[in-house]
This record gives sequence, C-alpha cells and structure tokens, in this order.
Amino acid sequence: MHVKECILSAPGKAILHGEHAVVHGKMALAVSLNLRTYLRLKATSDGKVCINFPNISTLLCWDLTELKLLVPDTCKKEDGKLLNAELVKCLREFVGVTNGNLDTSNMATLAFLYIYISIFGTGELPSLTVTVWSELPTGAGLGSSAAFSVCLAAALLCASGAITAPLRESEHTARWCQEDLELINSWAFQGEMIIHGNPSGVDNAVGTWGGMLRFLSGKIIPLSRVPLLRILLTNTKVPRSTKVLVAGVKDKINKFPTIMTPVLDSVDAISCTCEKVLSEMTHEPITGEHYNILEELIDINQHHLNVMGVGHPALDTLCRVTLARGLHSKLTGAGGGGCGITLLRPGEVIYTVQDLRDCGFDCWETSIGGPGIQQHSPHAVKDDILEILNHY
Ligand SMILES: Nc1ncnc2c1ncn2[C@@H]1O[C@H](COP(=O)(O)OP(=O)(O)OP(=O)(O)O)[C@@H](O)[C@H]1O
Ligand SMILES: C[C@@](O)(CCO)CC(=O)[O-]
Ligand SMILES: [Mg+2]
Repeated sequence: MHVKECILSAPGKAILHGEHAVVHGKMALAVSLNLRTYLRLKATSDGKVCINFPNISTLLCWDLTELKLLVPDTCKKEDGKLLNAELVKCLREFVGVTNGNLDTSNMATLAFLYIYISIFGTGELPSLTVTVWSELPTGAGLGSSAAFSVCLAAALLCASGAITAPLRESEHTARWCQEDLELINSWAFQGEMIIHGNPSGVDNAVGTWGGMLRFLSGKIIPLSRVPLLRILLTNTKVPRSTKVLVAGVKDKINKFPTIMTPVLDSVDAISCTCEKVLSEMTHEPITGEHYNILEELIDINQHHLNVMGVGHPALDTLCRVTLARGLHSKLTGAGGGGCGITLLRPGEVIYTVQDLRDCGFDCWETSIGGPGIQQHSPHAVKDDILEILNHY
C-alpha cells in the first residue's frame, strides 16, 4: 500500500441549468457547494476490507480471500467510458443487487467494490478500512453520489500508487495536479455509472474541480469570472433516485422524440443565455434587469423540467411559496423531489425561509464555488467530522 492513512473531501454541487438535458448532449451550468463529503482510508494488516458509510447505515467487512474470487480474468486497469460487464455482473450477485432492487446501501457498496477491484485486481488486493461521512443529504439532488465517487476514486488511486497523495508535512490542505485530477475524474465517472446508470459526468466534474463550470458533451470548461450569487437551497425531503429519473426522461424522449427534442434544445439555450448574463454581470455594473432575466430563465426551465416528468408536488410548493415573496425557484439535480434552488437578490431579507420550514422543508443559504477534491491533515478537519471518521 502506498499510503498508511489519508483524509480527503469533495464538494457537492448545484446545477443552475441543464440537468437531464446534459445527459443528451446539451449544455449544463453547475457550481460546487460548501457542503462536502469526507473519506478516511486506513491501511490495515488483518487481511480484511471494511467499509463504513454511516449516512446510509452501511458497515461491512470481507476477507481478502473472499474478494479475490471476484476478480475477473480480464480485469482492466484502464479508465474508460464503459464498465467491465463481467465484473458488474459478478459484483451484483455478490452484493445481492437485482434489477428491481435499488437499495441505496447496495449501490454504494457496489461502487466501492467495483473501483477497488478494478484498481487493484491485477496485483495484490490490500487490506484496508474506508469510512465516508457527508454533510450532504444523500439522494437529494446535490451530487452526493458524485462527491462519494470522487473521494473513493482519489483515495483508492493514492493507495495503489497510481497517483501520489499531495499533502506535504506542515501543510493542512493540498490538491492534485491537473493530470491526476483527470484520472480521479475518470474513475469517479465509473462510480457514477454504477450508481446512476447513465451519468453525463457533470456531477463528478464539479466534485473533482470545484468552482463553477460549463459542461458540454464531456467537455469541462471552468468559468473563472462569475458574479457572487446568493442561492437558497431547499430540501423537500421527498426521496428519489437519480437512476430512475434519468431512465424516465430517456423513455419519454424515445416515445415522443419530436416533442421532447425542442424542449432539450430550449434548455440548452437557457444555459447559454444564463452564462452570457453571468458573464455580463462580471464586466458591467449589475442591474435589476440582469436579475429579471436570471429569474425568468429559472421559471422557464422549471416548466421544462415538469414537461420532462421530473417535477413533484413538493417542488411546486417550493416554487409557489417563494414566488409569494417575489423569489424564483427551480429543482436542481435529478428532481422528482429532493432539492430546489432559489435565487436571492443582493441584500434581500429572506422571510421565505420560515415559510418553507413551515412546509416541513429544510432550508439554508449556501455559499458556492468551493474547491474540488482535496487532501487534508487531521488538523484541517472539523472536530465533529473527525470524530465520526475516526470512530471506526
Ligand atoms: N455519504 C455517502 N455514503 C455512502 N453512499 C453514498 C453517500 N452519498 C451518496 N451515496 C450513494 O449515492 C446514492 C445517491 O445518489 P443519487 O445520484 O441518487 O443522488 P444524489 O447524487 O444525491 O443527487 P443528484 O444525482 O440528483 O445530484 C446513495 O443511494 C448512495 O448509494
Ligand atoms: C439528472 C442529471 O442531469 C444531473 C444529476 O445531478 C444526471 C446527470 O447529468 O448525470
Ligand atoms: Mg447523483
């Protein structure tokens, strides 16, 4: 093993515009959040691999001898756009995943085992313990699966020696070089493929690089100059699965191609227009008209997302309650429940927070644009999170 112990973190994300359309080759605008997923990897010598994912109540241990039997004959060490079908089939049987059973714990376990065996399968399997704790709500549209996959990919790549842990003595936080980030991102995409089925890659790109970015057909363009936006996040707490929602949109497009294609094109135009307005806001004095346009784009996109079939009555409530205070909201991420975003104007007093809490929703203002995957020294991690990571 190339590391004895390491602690990493990756951010969640909010999609401003382009969710679902991005899966079909359209543009998305996404931004990292100040809520992060933390992972601690520890080398052990007991011949076991243990995973502890307390957010989803998962604590499992296997003997290395058991896991060795799962390594397929053709274990590719290459990163790629396709999963090794033989390994997926074998792991699904091992973990007990059937087609109708989208148990949250199973998907995370499957993603861990897939990345672990793919990275180490051609050599010796190491004995280790991995603990993951997240500040993000899981399965709520804020990219928890991507932050999880990015952390797993980075930690296991470091443990294998494919990349080097960047933290030097006396440093508290460190990042990887561009080349290593590309490798982390490509393995995180494979984790997302396990959890999502058909991801665009936008979520893992934000988890890897952080900041605000434009994502189009696998191309990631960081937006360096963006205005300081105030965004309210609301979690309707309605559970949903990204995998199921993405598959539903695909079915609708296949069923009504001539009806749905213009909707996707319109979402693409919304993302382009939004990017243009955001860029103007960094070059010229910000006016009320800039905000008027951003708000109208949010309203139009929310209608389109309803047309795609990924709305939910709880998200309608969010839009109605915030509009009563003159604020504009849309779902973010896969929809079907989960979280929505509300744009706040500078200096705005947000009475709407109490209205939303009265509806039973969680609601908080977030800061956006935090860093992508990082390695931390234990001193750089908040005490309560460190306690959870060290508990196992
Ligand atoms: N902290 C975590 N620990 C373990 N597994 C996690 C964690 N966070 C996410 N996951 C895995 O990711 C799944 C949720 O992924 P899903 O893509 O459905 O939602 P999301 O990523 O939160 O939202 P979106 O994809 O819309 O942004 C969980 O069911 C679990 O398998
Ligand atoms: C719904 C979706 O567009 C965003 C999920 O955060 C899926 C994806 O891009 O992989
Ligand atoms: Mg996800």
